[in-house]
Amino acid sequence: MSTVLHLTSISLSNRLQVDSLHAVKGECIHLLGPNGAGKSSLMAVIAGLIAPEQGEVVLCDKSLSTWSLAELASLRTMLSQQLESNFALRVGEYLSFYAHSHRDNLLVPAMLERALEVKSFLYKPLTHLSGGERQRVEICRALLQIWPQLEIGEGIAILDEPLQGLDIRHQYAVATLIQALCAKGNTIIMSSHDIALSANYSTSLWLMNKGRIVASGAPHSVATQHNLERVFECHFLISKKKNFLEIQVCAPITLP
Ligand SMILES: Nc1ncnc2c1ncn2[C@@H]1O[C@H](COP(=O)(O)OP(=O)(O)OP(=O)(O)O)[C@@H](O)[C@H]1O
Repeated sequence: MSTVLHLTSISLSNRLQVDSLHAVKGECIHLLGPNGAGKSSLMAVIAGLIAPEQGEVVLCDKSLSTWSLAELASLRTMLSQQLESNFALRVGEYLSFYAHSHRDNLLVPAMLERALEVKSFLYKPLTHLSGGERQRVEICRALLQIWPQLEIGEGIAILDEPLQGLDIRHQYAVATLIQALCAKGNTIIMSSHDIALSANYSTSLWLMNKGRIVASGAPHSVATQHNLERVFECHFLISKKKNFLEIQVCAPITLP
């Protein structure tokens, strides 16, 4: 398996301190950690949106600082946490800026439509969508940007809380879509606050706290009671049923 991403000695003042981290081709990485742990900061550094004060990010054997924006935009995509937008653009028009086919019936590839179900609102203005519908459009937009690469299994997607605001069926549909894209050879890093879903729909977990990676590797070795209790400061009950990890918070949280 080839390494597509390698981080060494990354530091960003008061936000990140990552000694060494790598992702291999086809890996489906879920990034976990409490609020403020540094997940968005790490993803912004990996995507090349923030330059670290120290250290180096190497993407496909080339230092990220030497990639042109155009090269980067065709290989890797980034979904940031949703920002308010008042553009009354139709969904179809918005997606067509990123799509590689401009015919309405081919705008959204079937694999994306099965999970995201955005076709029914292609003619609606973005401002008329619910929060979850808007999030599905944003995931679609991010994946369309590099769709030719994703189709041949050479894409890299960095998705900051893609499941945020989605109903339960769409959460699992998107997690399944991401798994399927990784099975084709694409490399995807996504952050999540659903520990149980992430433990079962990833090939690797990166667990962060206070700007550092606390544990990384196979989900069963990272999502342990010891690691989760240390990082999230609540009690967990973890059991394994067949190949499924069941993770629950098992005691009420006491407020100080
Ligand atoms: N633009 C910024 N400038 C300076 N500090 C920032 C900036 N954005 C975030 N931070 C700080 O960096 C730390 C990490 O924030 P980050 O957004 O990466 O956390 P996160 O793990 O993504 O959190 P959440 O789960 O709440 O989304 C926090 O202490 C935050 O206050």
